[in-house]
Amino acid sequence: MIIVENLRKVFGSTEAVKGISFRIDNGEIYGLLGPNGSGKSTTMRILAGITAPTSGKVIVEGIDVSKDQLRVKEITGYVPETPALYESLTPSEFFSFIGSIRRIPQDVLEERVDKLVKAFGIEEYMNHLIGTLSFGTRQKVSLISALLHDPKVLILDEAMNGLDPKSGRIFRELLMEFKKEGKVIVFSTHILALAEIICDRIGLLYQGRIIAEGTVDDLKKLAEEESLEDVFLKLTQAKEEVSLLVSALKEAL
Ligand SMILES: Nc1ncnc2c1ncn2[C@@H]1O[C@H](COP(=O)(O)OP(=O)(O)OP(=O)(O)O)[C@@H](O)[C@H]1O
Repeated sequence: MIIVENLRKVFGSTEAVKGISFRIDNGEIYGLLGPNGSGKSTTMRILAGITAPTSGKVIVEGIDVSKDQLRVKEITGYVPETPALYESLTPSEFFSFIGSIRRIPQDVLEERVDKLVKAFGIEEYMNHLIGTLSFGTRQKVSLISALLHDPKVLILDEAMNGLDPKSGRIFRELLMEFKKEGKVIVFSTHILALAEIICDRIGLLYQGRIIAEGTVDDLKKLAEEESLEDVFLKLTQAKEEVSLLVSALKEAL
């Protein structure tokens, strides 16, 4: 379970997260949605034990992130928006490296690497330098590396970016398995159709605050809109702006 209470994060003069609260149960996929700069990645980095909160309480599977970031990192698989991979290693070397720092027994590591590499179809790239791989293949390497220690918590920041339809489907099926196992999953995306299919509940962030929370149906009722895209645009006050901008564009073209 993840418990977030009154979380704030300040960077210099920027208040990126302005006192947000939410809870995520085991076996639940919670979508963090919001416009660019609304605080999704900052929140996710705090949940993953990477960035310290300025104030507020964040408890991840009973661990207070302000007291034990290391333990949070141990039980969490984090896929950052921009993967930080070692360009001069091959995926094979990178996975061995992850296995050693995560202290995963060799036989367990080999079995997991084998299954995940086959599932995402990157066998042929295992001995190529990561720096030479395509965007989507690098994303698959990042995803696999986050799953190798069988984490209880998954923090997935736009993790499906660049995945082709087959890998996207495989990843979605994997997420459903993880749900059954009772993992806690936090998922951000700008692809609202994907959020609609995957997320059990959604927290809509706008300018560092959660302005709406609930199932997709709850949000549609709340905003009196038919699609999640219209809900998003209405609640983030972008709907009228979009029509004005589109009219201006049409006139200009
Ligand atoms: N390390 C940092 N130093 C200073 N400001 C930061 C830092 N990280 C984030 N910010 C600021 O915090 C705000 C929220 O950024 P964040 O990356 O969390 O947004 P986001 O919702 O993930 O955006 P996007 O959809 O574009 O990925 C932005 O104003 C951003 O410039």
